[in-house]
Amino acid sequence: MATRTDLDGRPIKPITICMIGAGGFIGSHLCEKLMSETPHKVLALDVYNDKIKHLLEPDSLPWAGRIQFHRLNIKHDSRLEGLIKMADLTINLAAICTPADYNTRPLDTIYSNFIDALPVVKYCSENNKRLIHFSTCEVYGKTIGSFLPKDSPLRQDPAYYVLKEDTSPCIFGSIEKQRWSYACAKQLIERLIYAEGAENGLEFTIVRPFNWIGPRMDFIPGIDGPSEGVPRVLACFSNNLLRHEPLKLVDGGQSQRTFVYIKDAIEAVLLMIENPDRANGHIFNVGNPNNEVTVRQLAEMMTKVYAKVSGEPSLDSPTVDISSKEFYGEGYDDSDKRIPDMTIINKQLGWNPKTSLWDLLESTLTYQHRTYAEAIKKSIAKPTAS
Ligand SMILES: NC(=O)c1ccc[n+]([C@@H]2O[C@H](COP(=O)([O-])OP(=O)(O)OC[C@H]3O[C@@H](n4cnc5c(N)ncnc54)[C@H](O)[C@@H]3O)[C@@H](O)[C@H]2O)c1
Ligand SMILES: O=c1ccn([C@@H]2O[C@H](COP(=O)(O)OP(=O)(O)O[C@H]3OC[C@](O)(CO)[C@H]3O)[C@@H](O)[C@H]2O)c(=O)[nH]1
Repeated sequence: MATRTDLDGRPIKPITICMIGAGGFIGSHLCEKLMSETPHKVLALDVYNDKIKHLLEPDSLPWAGRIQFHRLNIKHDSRLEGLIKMADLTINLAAICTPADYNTRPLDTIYSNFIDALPVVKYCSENNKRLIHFSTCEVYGKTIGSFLPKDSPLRQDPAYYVLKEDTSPCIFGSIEKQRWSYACAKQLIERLIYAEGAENGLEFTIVRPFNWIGPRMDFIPGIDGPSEGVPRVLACFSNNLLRHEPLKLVDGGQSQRTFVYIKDAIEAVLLMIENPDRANGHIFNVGNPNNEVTVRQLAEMMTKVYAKVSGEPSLDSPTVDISSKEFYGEGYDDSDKRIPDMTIINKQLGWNPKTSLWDLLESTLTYQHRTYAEAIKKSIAKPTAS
């Protein structure tokens, strides 16, 4: 492997990374990138490893010896501090991060996103280890513009909706809207990390992902996840398409999101890993402001793309409306619009996303079809036990 250089032309020394939550969607892509393109070592910590099995076995893989899986739950495992001490950098991805859980399992959500992250921050701070912590775009909550009258021309002014790391406020709903349990826990852990940096010199970077999507995201209910489980929108819509069911639009699908391809986003994380002088002390939005759609538009695009990649015609009525109360239960609320400001990540790391929404949906839905279509056919054909 040729010597890698950082953004300032200096050679990059191989490091050891303690990656917590390495077995999840983002972790699996980050491990893949680190193994195939860098000399770094990864201590991969998670309760599951299904999504990184292809990197762990067989022993003959070119990166064998550079990735080591440790099955552990950070809630209660005394090995955690030792593993953080063995590494130069800790990346914390572990979290409950599916909106269906925020209002139905608020305690688990708050514990997972705040309490369980505390020892990670403490061990990094006490042992002078660098930390990259995964937060979320949800810390912005709702836009300022969403509180303006519907016909106000100010709603078109970016000052009222573009989300900036250093100036936008965090606007959540009332306490009974338990949807915000996740955003609030993430906000508090961000504040704690920031304070550790200010008072105790912790070297940290905070990442705020804006709807990263791609292969291996979440699960398909009844195939590789619980039949009653509700994953994030990409997997919900993929599941509907694979089963030839209409896609469910929560409250009419009017909310807006920007989606970024996981492979683009991982490039940004690698720049953070390999350019500590430029990344330390910063909070970065990582998203694609050019890929904005309403959820209804996303459903329409996914329907078209799935018909193309599967060769199967779409339904005459491809979508159906459903209330958020019926879909998510009591206490759900939503972010209206999420456009990331890219100034800081551009200035510090020169990163820009590349992949259009059409292209990323095509590669992702090709993967979904190839991975799940047969299994779904079989599960539908199988008579259910009476
Ligand atoms: N995917 C996105 O677009 C997105 C957007 C905003 C924020 N994030 C944040 O990025 C991080 C990773 O997200 P993801 O999409 O990969 O989610 P994911 O659910 O696929 O991955 C999280 C991983 O953490 C593991 N984990 C959870 N609790 C654990 C514990 N106590 N001990 C050990 N492992 C544990 C899970 O098993 C899972 O493999 C999360 O912190 C999430 O809040 C992701
Ligand atoms: O079948 C469905 C599922 C969802 N929706 C609506 O789609 C919007 C997006 O939903 P989702 O991707 O599940 O999650 P959010 O974007 O709301 O939240 C995530 O953002 C980042 C992260 O922190 C981690 O990924 C997480 O909290 C939403 O409006 C749903 O109501 C639908 O219409 N139909």
